[in-house]
Amino acid sequence: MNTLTRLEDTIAQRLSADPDSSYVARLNAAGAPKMAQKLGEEATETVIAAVAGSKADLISESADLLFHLLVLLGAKGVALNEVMAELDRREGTSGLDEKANRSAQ
Ligand SMILES: N=c1c2ncn([C@@H]3O[C@H](COP(=O)(O)OP(=O)(O)OP(=O)(O)O)[C@@H](O)[C@H]3O)c2ncn1[C@@H]1O[C@H](COP(=O)(O)O)[C@@H](O)[C@H]1O
Repeated sequence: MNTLTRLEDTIAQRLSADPDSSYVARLNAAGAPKMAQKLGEEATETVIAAVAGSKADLISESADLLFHLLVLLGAKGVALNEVMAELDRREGTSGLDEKANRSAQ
């Protein structure tokens, strides 16, 4: 089991925990809009770290970003496997080719 899969399992267990003892449960109690807001904040902090921060900053903010994405996916009932399957489906198709086909339709 890799790190993201283990974290996904932990988040699934913590979603229904006591919000006084679990950050994941607290986010779940606040609802999907709050989770989405946190994800947006972490994305912005990742961007800032990439442009103006150190490598350590970028790693730390990227971890926050992935964690908050997994929390939102878990709360919305989307399994990490489903996202991986979408990436697998795209494997081998150049982003440039996909974009060109899209605008031709
Ligand atoms: N990986 C993480 C993780 N990464 C970041 N965070 C928390 O995410 C929060 C948000 O970070 P911010 O920088 O925005 O902090 P903040 O300003 O205090 O946030 P807000 O007050 O705005 O919510 C912080 O409290 C971090 O501790 C995490 N909290 C939990 N996990 C994992 O989730 C598991 C379950 O956690 P609990 O649900 O708390 O038991 C843990 O064992 C970890 O494996």
